[in-house]
Amino acid sequence: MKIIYSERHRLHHGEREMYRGQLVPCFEKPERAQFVYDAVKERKVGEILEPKEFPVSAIERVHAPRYIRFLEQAWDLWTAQGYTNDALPAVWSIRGHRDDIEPENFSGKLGLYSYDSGTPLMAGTWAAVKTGADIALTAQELVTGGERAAFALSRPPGHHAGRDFMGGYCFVNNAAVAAQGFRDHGAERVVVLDVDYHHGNGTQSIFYERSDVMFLSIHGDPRTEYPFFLGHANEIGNGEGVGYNKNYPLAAGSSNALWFDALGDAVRRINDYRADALVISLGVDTFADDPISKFQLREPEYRKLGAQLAALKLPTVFVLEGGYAVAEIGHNVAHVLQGFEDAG
Ligand SMILES: NCCCNCCCCCC(O)(O)C(F)(F)F
Ligand SMILES: [Zn+2]
Repeated sequence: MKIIYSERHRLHHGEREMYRGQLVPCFEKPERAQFVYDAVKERKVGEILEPKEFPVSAIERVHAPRYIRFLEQAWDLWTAQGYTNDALPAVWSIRGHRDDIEPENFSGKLGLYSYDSGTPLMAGTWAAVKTGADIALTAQELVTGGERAAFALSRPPGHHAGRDFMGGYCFVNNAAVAAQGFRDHGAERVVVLDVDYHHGNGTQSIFYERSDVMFLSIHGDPRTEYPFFLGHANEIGNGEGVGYNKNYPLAAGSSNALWFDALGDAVRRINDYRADALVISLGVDTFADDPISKFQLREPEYRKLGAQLAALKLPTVFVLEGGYAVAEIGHNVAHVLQGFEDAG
């Protein structure tokens, strides 16, 4: 399958994130994409292409223009006050506060458009993020054009980013941008299946009221696992979207058997939905040796995942999300993609 990649991801290299009351080095770092690139190249998974450039309006199909304007201008606003370090939020709008008025104060803006202090914004963040969305749209365009599948090797990740907020290392929701791209280019029904260890709260919230994009996610139970505040099994969609959202929260430490029971149910629902296209939020922090996550998947499971996704026989875009066992992340991603290709 074709792989879309750009060195411009390196423009985003946050220094530190707030973790258990201390500023620690960022887990989401450029080496992650480098290791994935090296592994898919070494294993000859497919041709590696640069992304095409798309208008920012393609991002605004799923993100609020006022949020995107903020992302574009944030670094200049921050440095205009004399700061040179990464920007991290420290005050947020929450229950009972208003969010219809954007504060003039930068810290207020940053808090309005974020939900955690793990997502540093720096000089090259917007450029890297825009390229990440271009990578996802290039993959979608290739698949719409007839490729069976494509892999968007993008960073930073996206599935925690909602219509108008960043968080969980995410700024623009690459998977949601790709899903909407499919919808805007002939697909009537699109599925986003999120197999990252963490619930795709951003993706869920973007499509929650819609029946044309079905969202399913297998993840660590939010009662104990990040992002904590969304991802429960009783979240089934709203309005038009009722029945088109499906969460499979699994207890930290769950067995691979449980994980694949959930995948089996998700596959059944996807088949019943008669989708025209499939977007996979491919996080490999489900890896047994991942430093911040608690599932047990290893190579055999990743190959099996790829094969089961291939059996859906849908035009498919894989979008890179999480995975923090940096040395193994590339191999784990390659195992999914090769499992998919070998089952073709
Ligand atoms: N005590 C809990 C700290 C958790 N820190 C944030 C974890 C973010 C996970 C990000 C991800 O892996 O879901 C993504 F795919 F977006 F990269
Ligand atoms: Zn994750």
